[in-house]
Amino acid sequence: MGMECSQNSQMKIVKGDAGYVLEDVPHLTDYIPDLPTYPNPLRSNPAYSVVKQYFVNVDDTVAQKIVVHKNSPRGIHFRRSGPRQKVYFDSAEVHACIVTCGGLCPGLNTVIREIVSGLYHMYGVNRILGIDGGYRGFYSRNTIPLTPKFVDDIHKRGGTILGTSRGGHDTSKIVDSIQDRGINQVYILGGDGTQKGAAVIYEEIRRRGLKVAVAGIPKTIDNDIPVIDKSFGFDTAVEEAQRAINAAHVEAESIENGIGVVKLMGRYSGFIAMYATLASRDVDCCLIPESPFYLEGKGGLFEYIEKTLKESGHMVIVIAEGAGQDLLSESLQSMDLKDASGNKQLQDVGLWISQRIKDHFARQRKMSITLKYIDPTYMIRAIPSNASDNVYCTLLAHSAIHGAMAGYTGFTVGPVNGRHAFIPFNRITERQNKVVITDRMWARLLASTNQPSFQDAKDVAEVKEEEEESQTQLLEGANSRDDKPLTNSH
Ligand SMILES: Nc1ncnc2c1ncn2[C@@H]1O[C@H](COP(=O)(O)OP(=O)(O)OP(=O)(O)O)[C@@H](O)[C@H]1O
Ligand SMILES: O=P(O)(O)OC[C@H]1O[C@](O)(CO)[C@@H](O)[C@@H]1O
Ligand SMILES: [Mg+2]
Repeated sequence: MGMECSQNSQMKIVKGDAGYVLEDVPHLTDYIPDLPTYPNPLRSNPAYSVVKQYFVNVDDTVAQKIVVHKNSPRGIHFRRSGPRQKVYFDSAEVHACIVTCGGLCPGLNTVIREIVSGLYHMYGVNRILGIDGGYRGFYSRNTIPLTPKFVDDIHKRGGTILGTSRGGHDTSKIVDSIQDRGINQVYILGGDGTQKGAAVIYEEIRRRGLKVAVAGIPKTIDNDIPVIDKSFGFDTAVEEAQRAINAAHVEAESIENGIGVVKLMGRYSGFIAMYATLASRDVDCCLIPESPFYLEGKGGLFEYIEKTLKESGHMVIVIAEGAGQDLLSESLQSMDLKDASGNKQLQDVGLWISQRIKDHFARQRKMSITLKYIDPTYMIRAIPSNASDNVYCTLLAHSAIHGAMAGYTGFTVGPVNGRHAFIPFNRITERQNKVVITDRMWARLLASTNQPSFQDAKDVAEVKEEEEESQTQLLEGANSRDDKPLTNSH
């Protein structure tokens, strides 16, 4: 069977034998023909030139699904990232910029540092601008010249040295600014909203026919970006959450019927809460947005708390910020507030649940409890990245640089089954990555805490049915449910 290709501005689909599909990212030559190429300067770099097969074969791709059966189709692939023999920018011609948008996340400064030093040391690029304060900084603020010296120790600091913001995305003004400043490589760090913004910036650049490469680096402490194995900063967040869980455990354990409640981040995805719980082993109950729960009656949270206190005299509850929002809006006046980017502002579920637990035991009068509520969310978000995230951030930055230098554009970077790849924007913005509560990982959590599933058998059967249906579609090659090492059953 020959190769079959189809293409839109966001993604090129190439089909090969045995159900092989490559979801390829755009390239500058898709809309600017006859661009000159240059030998990759890494060929003469003393550190890299000794590495055998340092350059990635142009045909290398990374499989999205690695658990396969004898007759399964080969499935979806992404282009492998890494340095190419030929580049589409002369080093002296490159004028790069970096912008960070959305909420903070450990590792932002490391990615900035590694883009600057990678461009400088690997490709001899020395014109790099930092955009001040997120997307709106493109047209309303000064820029920050970035050099390896300037960024040398920023990875030891939390936050982003460039500043960030929500809202204020104006595509044509941003592209005007890119054009006016003569910028030809744009590195955009941010979450789902930011990557949607990056996709429309790329579209407008393409419409204007500019030789400007747009590379996205996905940032989300919640780990809610699909396709990639996990997001940078997530490991750091899980590790830092242990300190809060330990404190809650110490407090709870030292008093009769002590309860420690810890709120962790996770607007729509409970990964931080789930992994922090699994890592700690001191947690008796983990509540996440994907798994609805209820308070009163048989199988409810109050019954479980009473049982746990009777058995062990203390208890630790971890709750993700997006859990139980339906219950909150039933009992509190829902104001439906939105932030500047249009994200729903959540009510404080930690405070609410703590109060409900206290009220329950005050009313019930059988047991007197002492509850301590810890909200470490912003303390976790503001720390520098840990060692493993630092290495990960370096690889992400290098992937983005190699891709832009090689002329790819309209792409985001990230590991897929451990191999770094270039991924089309629409694949990572079309849906959110969530904890699958019918997967073995959530079962492991339930088994480790012994908490109720808060679901009756009928609910579980329904979810399972939906899951099975999507699995069948996957085997038929029609679905895109990920085969992700972090989130799926092993
Ligand atoms: N659909 C969209 N099109 C264009 N720009 C967008 C879109 N959604 C969000 N943006 C812009 O992207 C920036 C960041 O968005 P947002 O505040 O939602 O954070 P995020 O990138 O999703 O990160 P996080 O949710 O992890 O904090 C904002 O400046 C916002 O205006
Ligand atoms: O207070 P902010 O900046 O709106 O950010 C809070 C949100 O950002 C996130 O950390 C995602 O980046 C969410 O977990 C959280 O709800
Ligand atoms: Mg977002």
